[in-house]
Amino acid sequence: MNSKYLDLLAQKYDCEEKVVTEIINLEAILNLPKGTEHFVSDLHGEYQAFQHVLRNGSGNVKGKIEDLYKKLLTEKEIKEFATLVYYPEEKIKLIKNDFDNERELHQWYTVIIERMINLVSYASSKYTRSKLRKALPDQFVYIIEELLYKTDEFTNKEPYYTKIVQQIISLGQADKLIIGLAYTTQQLVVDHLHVVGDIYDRGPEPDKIMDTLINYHSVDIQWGNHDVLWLGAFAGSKVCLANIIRICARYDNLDIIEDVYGINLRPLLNLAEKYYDDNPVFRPKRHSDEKVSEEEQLQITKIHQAIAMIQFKLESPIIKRRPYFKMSERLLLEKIDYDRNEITIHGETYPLENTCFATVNQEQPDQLLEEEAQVMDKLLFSVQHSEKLARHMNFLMKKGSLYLKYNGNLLIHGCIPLDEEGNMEKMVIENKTYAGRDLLDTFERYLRHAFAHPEETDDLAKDMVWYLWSGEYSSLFGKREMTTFERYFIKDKKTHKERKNPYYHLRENEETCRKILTEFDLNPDQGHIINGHTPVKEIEGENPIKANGKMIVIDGGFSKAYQSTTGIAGYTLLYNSFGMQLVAHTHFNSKEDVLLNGTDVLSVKRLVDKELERKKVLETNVGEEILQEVSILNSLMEYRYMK
Ligand SMILES: O=P(O)(O)OC[C@H]1O[C@](O)(COP(=O)(O)O)[C@@H](O)[C@@H]1O
Ligand SMILES: [Mn+2]
Repeated sequence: MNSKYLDLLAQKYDCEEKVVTEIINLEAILNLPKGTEHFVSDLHGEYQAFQHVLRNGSGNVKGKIEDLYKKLLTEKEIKEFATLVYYPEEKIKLIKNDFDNERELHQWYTVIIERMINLVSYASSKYTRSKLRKALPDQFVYIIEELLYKTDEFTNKEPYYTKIVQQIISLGQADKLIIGLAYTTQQLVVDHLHVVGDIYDRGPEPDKIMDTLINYHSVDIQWGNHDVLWLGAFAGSKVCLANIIRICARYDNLDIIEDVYGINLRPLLNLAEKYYDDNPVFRPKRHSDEKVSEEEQLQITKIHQAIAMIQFKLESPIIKRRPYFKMSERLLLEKIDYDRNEITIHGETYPLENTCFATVNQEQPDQLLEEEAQVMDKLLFSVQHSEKLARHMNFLMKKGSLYLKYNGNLLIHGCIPLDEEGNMEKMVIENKTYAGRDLLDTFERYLRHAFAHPEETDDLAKDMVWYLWSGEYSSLFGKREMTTFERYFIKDKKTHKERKNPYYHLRENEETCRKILTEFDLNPDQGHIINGHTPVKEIEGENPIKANGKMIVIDGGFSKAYQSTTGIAGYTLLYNSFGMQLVAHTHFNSKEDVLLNGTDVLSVKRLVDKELERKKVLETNVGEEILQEVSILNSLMEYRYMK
């Protein structure tokens, strides 16, 4: 090991004892049980439902409460206690309303603080004290530690503990302590969170999800196609930008663009008012509980058309300048017979309906009007100068990747593009051929390049981000073509179908999954592929566990818009030292419902894999890092202290 590095390290470990302590500490951690990983995907802006899953740790919180109190408390009391841990602030308020006098309230505090302390103690039993300390509420660390480590509770210290609790209550600190302990519990039951893609689009509050993730103790993200669309927009791709605005208009979420991210939509609205009118297929999908005035709906309908037409125009030059994207079938504006109002796609002619081609020049259909070009320039400027969006996008880049190898598993949002025979599909980019892992690494390089160069709008990297959204061999899209145009303007549903990559039927097959794991240098006997992106249609009997347990599909089904097709809200996955558990969620009503009725959205757990022996940190990614650290510290011992 280079002596320069060791000299630097010696500044931190400036005496023998410090090195020894750290080595002992790290070696001890290696022998602790592996921390719990929590996998979620396809959050799609559904902040409330996501919050609930985070707060209950996909059932882990209740599981711990049941372990401790199943024999001592009624089912109703367990539910109440669990709700208190999920939503402490609100639940305390509700409970307080039930008490007639101070004495009753104090009694309740005493009981609950003890239960909370027990719960934290139990939930932290597989962690070091130092890790627990980091999870404790700052202002109560000392007090909680006193309560947690009461070693001789049956002898002379008992009055001391009772006194501490009574003092907390009489000094009016009980609420704060309970709230702090509740969040500590939430943090302890999940050691690390994986978000397997699609935070953005369709739902109303992706920004709040991002803020939650930014503040979360340990998280990684595998980008979804929708996330990449937002990254692309921020990085300077106008076609990605048109897409995110179109989707926001479609789902009546333009306030995300305008109010949350502070992007001025006025120029787009002016253009929309000038060229467009009402149009049934561009009416926004309404959130069931919200009232939108007729006037506002009409405005959104116009914006929706304006931005959709800009999007279609912007696609065309990219398709032309990148022949190896093989998307010429998507040059739809050129395939329209404007006089007959028909289009010919894949050799078949269809009538067009609900068209809105007022800005289309038939001679050069992909040409933006001067006004449209200006609107896009202004929008892009505004997007790239939104501080909040910058914060969110930077975080998405920092914590994100196209795929992740973690503890022997492969995490990926969409797919590994395959041909019908199950071979890695090849794609040629600038005369070089890529496939499998190499293709994904190449995609990721382009995306990172695109993000690093926000001043470029039309270079290959930027076009590649759009390809990731909608290209045939994109590992995020995984379908032959995106039929957005057809769904707006053609009635015949057969044109709406998006044919999936063979991956989606081949992934049922164990051999295919083993091959993919091997392609990524993972052990096919031990590893799993953890996949998001496609809702599991439980209604039609689809099983989320495929290929003899090698493939686990965990579309969280958070997106309300898709719940009727799945019959269930979706799945999340837990992987602790005992193995993997798939958790099925029924749909989430509201926080209020949980608070008042204790309704929890969880149901059956299916065992995916049961470890024969409890898995230790030593056998994990973190363990590998620790081993490396130990080896470096051993070198330091030898170099500095001759031991
Ligand atoms: O239901 P919508 O909003 O029209 O979106 C449909 C589009 O969304 C996609 O399914 C992509 O979104 P997902 O990643 O959530 O599947 C496209 O394939 C499809 O064209
Ligand atoms: Mn997706």
